[in-house]
Amino acid sequence: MMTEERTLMLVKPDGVASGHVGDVITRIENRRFKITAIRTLTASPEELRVHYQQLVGKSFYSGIEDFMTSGPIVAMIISGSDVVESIRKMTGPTDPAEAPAGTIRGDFARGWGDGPIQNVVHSSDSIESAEREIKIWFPDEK
Ligand SMILES: Nc1ncnc2c1ncn2[C@@H]1O[C@H](COP(=O)(O)OP(=O)(O)OP(=O)(O)O)[C@@H](O)[C@H]1O
Repeated sequence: MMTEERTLMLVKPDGVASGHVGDVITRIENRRFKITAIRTLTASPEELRVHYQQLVGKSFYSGIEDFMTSGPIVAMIISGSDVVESIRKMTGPTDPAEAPAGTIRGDFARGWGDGPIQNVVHSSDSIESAEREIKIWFPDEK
């Protein structure tokens, strides 16, 4: 049985700067998922270190930090049946050059190659990650 669950999506600075917030929201709503919270913010290095805790030690982490703090992002809580896996599929693979047409990254990412991967959105990879990440970006949510 499919259970109601929630996930976290971030429209990253490249997605906001290139004007794809509306496209991303439309895709979510077209799939009948509900956006139950949304906010625009500029991430702090401290918040990002918690969010990307598994990547903090990597050589490319400083590039991720510079990129993710370079401009506003839009954070959303999305609810629905099987939403974590569905939104991951809609997001597409990490590297936009490998992301198929029809995925958010495949359709909207502009830049890849050297430097941090600018791939338009983040989405939680499990129910546990989603609940952990929601606390970071929506500290007042239950
Ligand atoms: N080898 C790398 N070089 C540069 N940037 C990277 C690299 N690997 C990951 N990143 C950046 O860090 C982010 C998080 O990496 P992760 O492995 O969690 O991928 P993901 O789950 O597809 O992405 P996200 O967590 O943003 O949804 C990537 O989206 C990308 O922006």
